[in-house]
Amino acid sequence: IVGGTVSFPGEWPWQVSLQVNLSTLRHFCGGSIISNQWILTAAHCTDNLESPDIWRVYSGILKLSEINEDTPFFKVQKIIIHPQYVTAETGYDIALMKLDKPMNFTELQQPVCLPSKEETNTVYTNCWVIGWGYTKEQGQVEDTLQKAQIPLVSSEECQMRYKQYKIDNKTICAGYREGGKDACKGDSGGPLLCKHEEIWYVVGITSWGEGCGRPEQPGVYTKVAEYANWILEKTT
Ligand SMILES: COC(=O)Nc1ccc2c(c1)CCCCCCC[C@H](NC(=O)/C=C/c1cc(Cl)ccc1-n1cnnn1)c1nc-2c(Cl)[nH]1
Repeated sequence: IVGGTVSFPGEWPWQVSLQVNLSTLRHFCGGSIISNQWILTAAHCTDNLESPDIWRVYSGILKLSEINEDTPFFKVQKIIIHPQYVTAETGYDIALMKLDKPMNFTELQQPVCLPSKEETNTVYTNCWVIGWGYTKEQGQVEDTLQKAQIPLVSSEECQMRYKQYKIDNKTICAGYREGGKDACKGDSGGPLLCKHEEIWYVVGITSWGEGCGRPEQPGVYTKVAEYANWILEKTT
């Protein structure tokens, strides 16, 4: 996260670190707990890593340094990638990971609400992006989970900023015209959260952008409300 601040314990209890255990164990992507057995993330996170066996889901974590070989994690039983996904920039950047066993909810690990399809016309005015990603384009992952409040940007403005891409109604953009606050490398798969009538919703999934926090280059997120039916179909 560029231009963010540290989060405190229990502030974002649905945020997970998705780690890959190949030769080393490392943070790969963010993800959101949406039920006791399902994690919502970005499809691009599993590019060339579609085997569930290499993934580890760390929940209830604030600092990545809390994670070591003795830290408990959930194994992944199944990965469901949207059938129309090809690349982040062409959309459908959404995936589900089924945990090998249901998790118990606690103060530090519990689900975030999904927006409903009807909510695609809700005006969100209190939105935050969170993650352990870089704080600048040439950076490194942050130890403590970061947060930044970022305003949503209209599709029309977003399309204007990304002339060489198709920004459709299944994506949502967020950023300041002057830049300065944004997601960055290592944040993808995590949530863009909006608080509406005292309830937090995962309105977006961190997907892509041109650089991090650059002026007039907002972040592009998968619009979760547009996939409400798909998510329910796959998880119930
Ligand atoms: C110590 O462990 C680590 O350093 N881990 C570790 C650390 C970092 C990474 C990995 C591992 C690789 C994940 C591969 C799959 C994921 C590949 C793409 C992914 N993108 C993003 O997270 C965000 C993009 C992004 C999103 C928005 Cl909304 C706006 C601007 C964005 N950016 C534009 N330019 N940079 N960001 C990424 N993630 C990383 C990189 Cl490197 N790129």
